[in-house]
Amino acid sequence: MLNLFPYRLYLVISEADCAGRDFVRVAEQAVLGGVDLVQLREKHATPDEFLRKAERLQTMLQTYHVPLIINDNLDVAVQAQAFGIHVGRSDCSPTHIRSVWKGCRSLGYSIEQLDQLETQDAQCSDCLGISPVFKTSTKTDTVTEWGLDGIRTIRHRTDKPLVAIGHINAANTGDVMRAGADCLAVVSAICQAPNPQQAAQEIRDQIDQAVR
Ligand SMILES: Cc1ncc(COP(=O)(O)OP(=O)(O)O)c(N)n1
Ligand SMILES: Cc1ncsc1CCOP(=O)(O)O
Ligand SMILES: [Mg+2]
Repeated sequence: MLNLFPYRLYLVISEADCAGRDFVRVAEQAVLGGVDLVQLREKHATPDEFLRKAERLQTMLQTYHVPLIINDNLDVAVQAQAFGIHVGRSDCSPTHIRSVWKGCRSLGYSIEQLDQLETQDAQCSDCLGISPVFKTSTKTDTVTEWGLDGIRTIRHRTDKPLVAIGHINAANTGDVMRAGADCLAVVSAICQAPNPQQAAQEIRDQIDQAVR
């Protein structure tokens, strides 16, 4: 069967996460290290700034054929001709996005509580974010720290592609993949690394070993 979610290493990036460096250059280094999906997550930009950043990032990513996902903002996603969008429970709902954005090729939805798995929103999504797997200072307004047991529990309840996010790094990659994640989403272990390409490569190597 055609794998509609073939991605393994997912960079989630904002300008503020990149320690003063150009976020497009950091994203490019991450792609060279093995990132195969990128989400632009700008929590404090105006819609205009968000769109301009998305367009810059999109231009770079297209040269590598790496899809762009936009966090939260449906208008920016549509205007930037992104591949898709990622939303959580307090954002625009996946069912609404499906009904208005026919060109959406990847819709991600954060799972913060088990009962979300039974909802139409989860069912109409292309992948589910296990959010967060481990506590992280990058996002503190979280509900459940799922841990490895949480990944196993969710894995047993759904066939949807599972994206693990929250304090993922090269040291815990093997455990997270073996617990049942399909893809790992990373902010600081790549964006704050002195060498983002090498950091991405190290996580990618661990993923490849775990799925071999
Ligand atoms: C891949 C992925 N998974 C989870 C999240 C978190 O989304 P959300 O719960 O909407 O929180 P914010 O990112 O909007 O703060 C994500 N962005 N990406
Ligand atoms: C956006 C998001 N959603 C759940 S945890 C998280 C942040 C993950 O950041 P880091 O990889 O630095 O822990
Ligand atoms: Mg959100």
